Amino acid sequence: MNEVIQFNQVCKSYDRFELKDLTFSIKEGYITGLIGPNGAGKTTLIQMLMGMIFAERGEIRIFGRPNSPDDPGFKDRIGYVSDENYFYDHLTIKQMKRMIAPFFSGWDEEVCRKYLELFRLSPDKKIKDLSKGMKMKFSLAIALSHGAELLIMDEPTAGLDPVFRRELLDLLSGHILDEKKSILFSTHNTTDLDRIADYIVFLNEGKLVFNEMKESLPEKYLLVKGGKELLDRDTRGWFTGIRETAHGFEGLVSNRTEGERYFKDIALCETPTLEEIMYFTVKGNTIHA
Ligand SMILES: Nc1ncnc2c1ncn2[C@@H]1O[C@H](COP(=O)(O)OP(=O)(O)OP(=O)(O)O)[C@@H](O)[C@H]1O
Repeated sequence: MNEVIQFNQVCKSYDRFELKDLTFSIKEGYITGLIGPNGAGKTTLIQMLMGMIFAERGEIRIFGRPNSPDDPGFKDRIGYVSDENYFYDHLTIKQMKRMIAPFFSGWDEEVCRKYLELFRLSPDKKIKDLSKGMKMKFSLAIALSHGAELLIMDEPTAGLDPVFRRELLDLLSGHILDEKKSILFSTHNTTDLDRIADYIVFLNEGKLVFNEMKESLPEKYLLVKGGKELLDRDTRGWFTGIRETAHGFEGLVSNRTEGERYFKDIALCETPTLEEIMYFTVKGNTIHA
C-alpha cells in the first residue's frame, strides 16, 4: 500500500508548544481525519505539510518526495482548503478564479463552473460579500478544479450549514472512489469522521495518540461504567481517563481485552464512540463531575 504522506521524526516548537518527533504516515486512496483538541497542533501539522512553515528537524515527504512549496508538481497534485481567507476581498469570484487558474497546469474551467453552480456561488459576487461558509465553498471549488490527487483540508466543514455539510461529506466520499485520490482533513466534529473517515490520526499536545483504521478502534477501546468501589490503585492504572461522580465512575480502557477480562461481570462494558475516546484521552484521570 502506497503512502501519500510521511512524517519522520518531525519537530516544531513555539513558545509554549512542542511537536516532538512526530512520525506517522497516511495511505493513498483513503480519507484520513485529523483530530485533537484546541491547540493540539493540527493546523501546525497541515501548514508544515503545505510548506507554509518549516519543521526544525525531521522530514516530511509527499508522494514519496520531500515536500517543497517551490516544486511546481506539488501545487498541481495538492488541493488545499483552509478556513483562512487567502482571497482578495475587492475581487469577484470570477476575477479571483481567473487569477488563480494559471497557477495550475491541470485547471479545468468546466469542472470549476460545475462546482460553483453546485455550491450556489454566483461568479459576480465579491469575495468580501461572501459568508464564512461561502468562502469555504469557494476554496473547495478551487481545490477540486485542478485534478489534485491529494486534498489537504483544515476544518473544511467549519461554518457550513448541516445540509451542505452532509452534501460535502458525500462529495468527498465520491471523490476517493478513484483509488489514486486521498484526503486528509482536520475537524472537531467526530460525526464527520464517523460518516466518511477510513483512518483517524489523533493528536494531543503535539503528540501522536494514535493513527488507526477507524474500524479497528472498537476492538481496542472499552468504556467501563461502574461503582467507585471498583477503583483502587491498581485498577485506576488501566484507565486512560476516568470521570468520577458522587455515585460511580465511567472510564476509558485502551486495552479492551484486559478491560473486559476484569470488568465484564462487575461493571457495564460498552464500546466507546470516537468522541468518548477523544474526551477521556484528553482529560486523563483528573475529571470530577
Ligand atoms: N505562529 C505561532 N506563534 C506562536 N505559537 C503558535 C503559532 N502558531 C501556533 N502556535 C501555538 O501552537 C499550538 C498549536 O496550534 P495549532 O493552531 O496547530 O492547533 P490546532 O490543533 O489547529 O488548534 P485548533 O483546533 O484550536 O484550531 C497552540 O498552542 C498555538 O498557540
